Amino acid sequence: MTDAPRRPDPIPLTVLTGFLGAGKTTLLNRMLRDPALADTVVIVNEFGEIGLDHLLIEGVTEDMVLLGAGCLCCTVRGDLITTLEDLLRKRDNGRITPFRRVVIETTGLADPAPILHALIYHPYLVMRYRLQGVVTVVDAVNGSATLDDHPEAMRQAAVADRIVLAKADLAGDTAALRARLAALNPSAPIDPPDVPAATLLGGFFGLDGKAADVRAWLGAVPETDGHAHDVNRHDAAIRAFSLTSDAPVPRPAFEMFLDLLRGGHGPKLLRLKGLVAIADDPDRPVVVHGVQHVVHAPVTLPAWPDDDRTSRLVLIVRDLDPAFVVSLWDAFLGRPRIDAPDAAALTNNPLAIPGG
Ligand SMILES: Nc1nc2c(ncn2[C@@H]2O[C@H](COP(=O)(O)OP(=O)(O)OP(=O)(O)O)[C@@H](O)[C@H]2O)c(=O)[nH]1
Repeated sequence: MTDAPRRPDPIPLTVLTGFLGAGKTTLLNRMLRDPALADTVVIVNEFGEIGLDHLLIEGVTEDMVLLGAGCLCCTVRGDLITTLEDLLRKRDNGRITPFRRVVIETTGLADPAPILHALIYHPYLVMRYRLQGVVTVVDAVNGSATLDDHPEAMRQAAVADRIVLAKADLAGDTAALRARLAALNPSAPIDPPDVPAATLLGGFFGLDGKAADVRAWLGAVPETDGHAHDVNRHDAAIRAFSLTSDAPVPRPAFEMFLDLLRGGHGPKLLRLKGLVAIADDPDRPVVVHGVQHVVHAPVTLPAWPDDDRTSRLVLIVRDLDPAFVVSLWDAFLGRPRIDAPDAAALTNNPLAIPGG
């Protein structure tokens, strides 16, 4: 009897986003000089536009070349999915260096959500690549005005796992912008552009075996009581909050909660991340993350990262009342509330769900 061929380990993939001119290419060029990024494929996603970005990445003279540091670089003029599949085929056939990491640099005007959806949804890509996280570059000089004027810049900051504040050397005091970014997305650390590549692209949620990263990835977002907190008035529509549970969560209740949230309010759910104890296997928590109506299949960790066994979900929403989400969570956890329907009432008649 022969052993079934072992499925190769998924290749970590990072999405690098940020508004036009924020400093993405500069950051990437600097990171590519770091030995930690050897054997990285960089995909510059220009969505069919004729762009110049690929010419600006040092050493790139054609669509696909081998860089000095062992990095491959290519420009996507067509379909990102086709490119990712094509890279795998070439890697499997030994036609290119067996790259160990992929970075996708998006165009400055991109809403990163569709890219993340493609990476989360595609049945083959999801087996071979693992979305490690989203890095968003924010320009310290223009960042505030850009957030005011461009909703896509706001979305880029809201979905980030880490934010890089570029051009702080030109900007003077960045405290107000930092506070604004922290209010939009409290769980994303804000790094300077000279942050080590390994920190920036490291295991965001322990899927590379570093389980201790999970708590850092979730970050410190205050638990919500459903009441409004003081946020910048421009950004009031975007809210970050967390839900917790000390008791393990029954699997059907958890799945139904996620289904109702993304089915009824997906477009308002900018980002969801969580570490949750499931009642039928409480020693092995699951990690979930999602963007809008797409929630990545939960990944089971071999153990808890530390002694804290509190289940925790972090949500960043737009135009959705956190109090509604809290009442849904409470209903599925069986926490009685006089002013809200219980789980049975919600699942018997999901169309009747209020909110938003
Ligand atoms: N002083 C300073 N300049 C920077 C910094 N980061 C980027 N720049 C400059 O800002 C300009 C735009 O940087 P890019 O890296 O091309 O920005 P980008 O986000 O890739 O731009 P697009 O691809 O056009 O969206 C360039 O002139 C960079 O040299 C920084 O931290 N400090």
